[in-house]
Amino acid sequence: MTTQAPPVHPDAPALSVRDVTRDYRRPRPSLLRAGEPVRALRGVSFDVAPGERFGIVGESGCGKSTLLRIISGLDQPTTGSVHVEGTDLTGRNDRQLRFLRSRLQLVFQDPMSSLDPRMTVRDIVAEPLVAQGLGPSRDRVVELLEAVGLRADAADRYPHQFSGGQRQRISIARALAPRPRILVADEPVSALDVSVRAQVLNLMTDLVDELDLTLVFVSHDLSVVRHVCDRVAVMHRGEIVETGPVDSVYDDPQHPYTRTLIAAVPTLSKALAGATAADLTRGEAS
Ligand SMILES: Nc1ncnc2c1ncn2[C@@H]1O[C@H](COP(=O)(O)OP(=O)(O)OP(=O)(O)O)[C@@H](O)[C@H]1O
Repeated sequence: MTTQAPPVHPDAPALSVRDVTRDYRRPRPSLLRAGEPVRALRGVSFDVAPGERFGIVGESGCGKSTLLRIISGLDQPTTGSVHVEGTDLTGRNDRQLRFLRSRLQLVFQDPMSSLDPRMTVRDIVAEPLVAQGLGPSRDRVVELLEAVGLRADAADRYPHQFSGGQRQRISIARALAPRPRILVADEPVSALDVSVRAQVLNLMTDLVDELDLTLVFVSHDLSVVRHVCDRVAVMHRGEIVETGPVDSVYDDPQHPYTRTLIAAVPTLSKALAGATAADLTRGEAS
């Protein structure tokens, strides 16, 4: 069975988030008292154009994970709407959810916990294809492994037999398997050794360019976002306080919180500047 997607709206933004709020309730402190309400997202709105690389930055607890869960259809907003390529995902049905999964794929922070240790790399990479009823294709798996700088014989091995950087390459291969149009990366290099972060980032951005993908890139580290993205949204306490092209936000921040954030984050730029050209090629699959 193949997935029959609703028509893609050619002029629509790749992703459109409108006035999204998300309320939670903290756990009950006692049997007699209700948990405190928490507003994790407060009227979040932005558009991401097709082919754009859009960064979302903010400190821990600002609502980035909540926003990503909503964008990727794993959670529903309390109010507001999310459109992926013009299709409204709010109050979606199964058909729309299948459409979303075929168009938008996630790369998570920690490849060790997001890859099933009992599955071979072949089965991991083929999983989204099987989930869509497309069946595992040996050639497609090899093509994907090679695209992320791994050898074909990686397919018969298990995640624990790889380094952290290689495991993240496997995650990227899996995300690309169903030929998505939008890649959503949630802190994709934060769990990796500093020495391999640049390689994985460059691999990801090269593939985004080659495959003409839209990238939504979430990080607490502004220097990584500057390296990767065209435009950035700065989140603070559930709100977007500033949005703009990376250079203008970094060189001339308007919001006091953005200024504090820019002053506070450690820089990856030094690591990137110090990396040799060979380090930065995708062939160095460490
Ligand atoms: N399921 C939940 N129940 C109650 N409160 C929640 C829940 N999920 C998130 N929150 C609260 O919502 C706010 C935003 O959390 P969220 O995890 O989205 O932030 P974050 O920026 O992704 O942080 P981190 O980088 O640490 O994951 C926090 O105050 C958090 O405690």
